[in-house]
Parts: sequence; structure tokens; C-alpha cells
Amino acid sequence: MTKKILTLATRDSALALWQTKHVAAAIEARTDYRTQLLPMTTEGDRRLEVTLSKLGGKGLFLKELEQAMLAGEADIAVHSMKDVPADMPDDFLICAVLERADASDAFVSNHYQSLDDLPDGAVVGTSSLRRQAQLLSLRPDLQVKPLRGNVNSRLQKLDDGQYAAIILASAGLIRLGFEDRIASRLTAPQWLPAVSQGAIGVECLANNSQLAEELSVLSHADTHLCIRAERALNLTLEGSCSVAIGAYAEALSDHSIHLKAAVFSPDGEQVLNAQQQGYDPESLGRVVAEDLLSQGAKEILALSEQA
Ligand SMILES: NCc1[nH]cc(CCC(=O)O)c1CC(=O)O
Repeated sequence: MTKKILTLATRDSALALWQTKHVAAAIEARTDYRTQLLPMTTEGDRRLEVTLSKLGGKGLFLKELEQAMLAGEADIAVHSMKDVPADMPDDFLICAVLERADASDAFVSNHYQSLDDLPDGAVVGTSSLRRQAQLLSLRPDLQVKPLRGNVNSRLQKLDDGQYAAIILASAGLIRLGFEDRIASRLTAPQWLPAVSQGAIGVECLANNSQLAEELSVLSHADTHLCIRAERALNLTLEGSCSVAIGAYAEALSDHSIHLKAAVFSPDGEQVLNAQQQGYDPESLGRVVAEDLLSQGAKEILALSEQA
């Protein structure tokens, strides 16, 4: 019998293609399916050079891929979980989350080893309010300047000399073969990544429960638990990637999860922290979010919406 072919919808950026080929290889190794890719340009990609930080978290990297699944042109879509909004439309579900890679942010510079090495008033590139806020909370003297585009074009802008340093996700750099550009890692608990950073997810139609079941073998149990906790936190905070929320969950040896999260004002002057350990990822995320809300997170996140 010939094997059935699964069509994987993907964005057409270098990073998205790497991630989708990674998922395709796992599917071919662990299921009876063969695979083909359907690369697409999403609205998020078209706006990448302009206004993304305002639009992030609204699923602008997903819509075209989801439409391809509804139209029967694709069976699944592959995403950076970081780009998947916490509240998914009812028609879709995440059927697998692969083992998380390095979740840290990377400090990338051609002249300096770390944040502490930067001279007074140095220009650092990022368009993420979360990264901006953490930079300024640690180093209020720095000048944070916008930096947009895909990973390759952001590195090019650093090399052009517009910035003393830039901040990118370590996972994206490593996947594209740029690990040697990482001068140092900004790691938890001192520095928190975005919700779901470093994790790749597979989305399918909610009514395709057979496929969802078959693809669940791709999932990494501990990663999936951690991502569920972080996403539950985001949902309760009504966060998107355009607001300054940092979160990082870790699975412990007794199968519990530890979740640490923070909410920042865009200028980094206000920082709320919360952390908790628990077994149920959804209630853990909610409890940590409620702790942050009781400390005034709503008011601080409202500052992000205006920024
Ligand atoms: N915001 C875009 C985005 N979405 C996922 C990654 C990197 C890979 C990942 O975090 O899984 C990046 C690039 C970056 O933030 O530097």
C-alpha cells in the first residue's frame, strides 16, 4: 500500500521552513505518513517590516495557514508556539508540541560579550516590549531602538553598525545555524522569555481527531505541560506578544511544574513577579496570573497597549 501524504502548511520564512522540515522528518520517522510542504506568505510576514509589535498575538501568522486547512489544501500547520495566540478558534487545536529547544533570549553583538559590558547609553535593537522592558529594568541608561524583520535581516542590521547589540530568540539563531552569533544568553530566572518561546507546535482541524491522535506521538510530554501552563497564564492575563509579559515553566523530576512570570511596564520601571509550583498546568497558569493581577498587572499591561 502506498503511504498517505500529509500536507504541512508553513510560513515561507527561513526559520518557519526549518521548523516545518523538522516536523516533517519527525512525522516520517514516527508515523506511516509521508509529507509535503505548502509554504505561504501570511499577513504577519507582509507586515513584518512595519508594525508587527502592535499586531502580534492576534494570530496574523496563522490565518492563511488555517484557511488552507479549512479549504482542504493542507492537513496540518506548523508554528512557533510563541506566535500562536492563547485563545484558539474552536475549529482548530494544537495536537502536538515538540521538545522545546533553548528557550532563552540571545544577546548578540559584534563588540560586547554581555549586557554588563555595554557602554553607557549604548543602542540596543529590539521591537519586543518584553525585551525592551527587561533591558531598561536592568540598564536604564540604554537606548532601545526598533529592530524588525526576519532573523537574517535583523543580523544584517546589526552588522551594518546601527546597534551596539540586538536581542533575538536563541532557538531561532541556533536553528538557522547562527549559534556562533550568540555572545551570551539571557536566562531565567533573571531574564524571562516570551510565553512558549523555543517550542514548535502542530495545529490541525479540531474535527480531525484521528489525525490529532496519530500525531500526538510527536509531542514531548514535559514540554507540552510547560507550554500549557504558560499559555494558561497568558490567557488569564489576556496577554498577547505585544505586551510585556515574560514567563518560563520547567518540569521538575516529581512531574510537577514550576512557573515563573513577570509583567513589566514598557520603560522597565515597574516589574511584578510571581511564581508557583503545581501539577495541573491550566490551574498553575491561572494562579500565577491571578497573583500578578492582584499586584496590579492590568494597569501595567494597559501601558503596553498605549506604547
Ligand atoms: N517573534 C518572532 C519569532 N517567533 C519565534 C521566534 C524564534 C523561535 C522561537 O522562539 O520558538 C521568533 C524570532 C525571535 O523572537 O527572535
